[in-house]
Amino acid sequence: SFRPRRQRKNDPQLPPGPPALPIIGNLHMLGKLPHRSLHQLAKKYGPIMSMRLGSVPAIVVSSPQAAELFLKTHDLLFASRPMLQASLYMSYGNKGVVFSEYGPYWRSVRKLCTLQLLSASKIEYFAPMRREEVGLLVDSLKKAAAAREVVDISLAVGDLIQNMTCRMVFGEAKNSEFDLKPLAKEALNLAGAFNIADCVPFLGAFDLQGLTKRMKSFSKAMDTILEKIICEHEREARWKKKQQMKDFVDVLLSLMNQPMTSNEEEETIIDGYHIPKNARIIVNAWAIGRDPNAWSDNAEEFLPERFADTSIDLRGHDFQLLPFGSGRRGCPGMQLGLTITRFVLAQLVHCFNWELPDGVLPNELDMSEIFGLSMPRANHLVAVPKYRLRV
Ligand code: HEM
Repeated sequence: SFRPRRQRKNDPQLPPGPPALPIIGNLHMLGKLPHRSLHQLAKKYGPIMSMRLGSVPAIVVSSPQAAELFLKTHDLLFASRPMLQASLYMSYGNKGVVFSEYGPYWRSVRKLCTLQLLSASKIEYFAPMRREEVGLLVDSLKKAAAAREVVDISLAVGDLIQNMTCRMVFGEAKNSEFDLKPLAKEALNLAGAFNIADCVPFLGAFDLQGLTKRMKSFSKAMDTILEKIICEHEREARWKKKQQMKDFVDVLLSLMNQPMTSNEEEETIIDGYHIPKNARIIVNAWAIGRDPNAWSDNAEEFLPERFADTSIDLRGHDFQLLPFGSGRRGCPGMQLGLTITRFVLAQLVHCFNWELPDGVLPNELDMSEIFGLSMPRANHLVAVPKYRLRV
């Protein structure tokens, strides 16, 4: 029979969710800060909520228990990534570890990253470089402290991370021939932008937001720079052959001649709900970090010691605290990220006392965020350092 199968009374239903409009589905409900809007909606419809983003079915996960079901119990079914325009245009057609779909290609790139680039020994290898870069920042902050200057901490730490990253990846913080800073910023903006073409594909051809044009020109500029970096490394490698491998590009070039291999998601039932094939799973870590059952009703308070005396840690085993995600697609750079974050933060608070400028009180500090890949502060953090070690 060509008739579609009728839904029977006892068939699992979609999770509850807000009614969707034709064509746009629930897109109009996301607003400028989707993590907040989805959090509000989840309070009404529950921790496993179904929506439609344009023509794409989406499941929004908003509690630690629900996150565990998707990221651990059924991790394998949801280990893929959606085909987004950003990954198509900016990552050589969905290549690389971040954007590629789950399968043999992703497995081999991921293995390469964890074993060759982000291993404990590689992290250790770059320790002197990190000390040098943080030392430079501390020196410049000491000067600012002596002159009682207000420091833009967001900018200073952003520059520091960028310098460290460039030195790890291609061996130098700056190159006279190109400037990666504006390109890195554009990449973050584009990858974090909400692209309507990913939800309503037929609109893609019109490029209503101008994102496709920007992605293509980003990709072209980046490709030219990468080509330069690779050529320089190949040239140097020829006469420095016996030297130990240094940066990420050296390591990757040395692996070039090794063979690289290039899951079907299935319909499934989770917590009694029918989860459609190819549904986009949105784990709303922001909402999970405000779940009153796990965080009590003071979730909005800054309490760094909140989980200090518990067994809860941030590595992805405890689903109330998920800064690095969890499961197969969890962050492979976690150890490096933690090493850098702890080192930089420790140095900033060990060497300096910090005061807010112009008599601003801590509880008046503007903590608003903008939506994007890493949800940065809307306004930079500025403060006045006072050197505290010389007494
Ligand atoms: C404090 C710093 C960091 C935080 C909070 C962080 C957080 C995250 C999160 C939440 C994910 C997504 C996990 C998921 O989809 O379930 C992720 C993925 C990823 N992160 Fe990080 N990360 C950090 C640092 C790093 C560093 C330093 C690197 C590498 C140099 C890195 C490389 C990656 C990669 C390659 C992925 C994609 C993995 C995949 O799809 O298989 N991250 N990260």
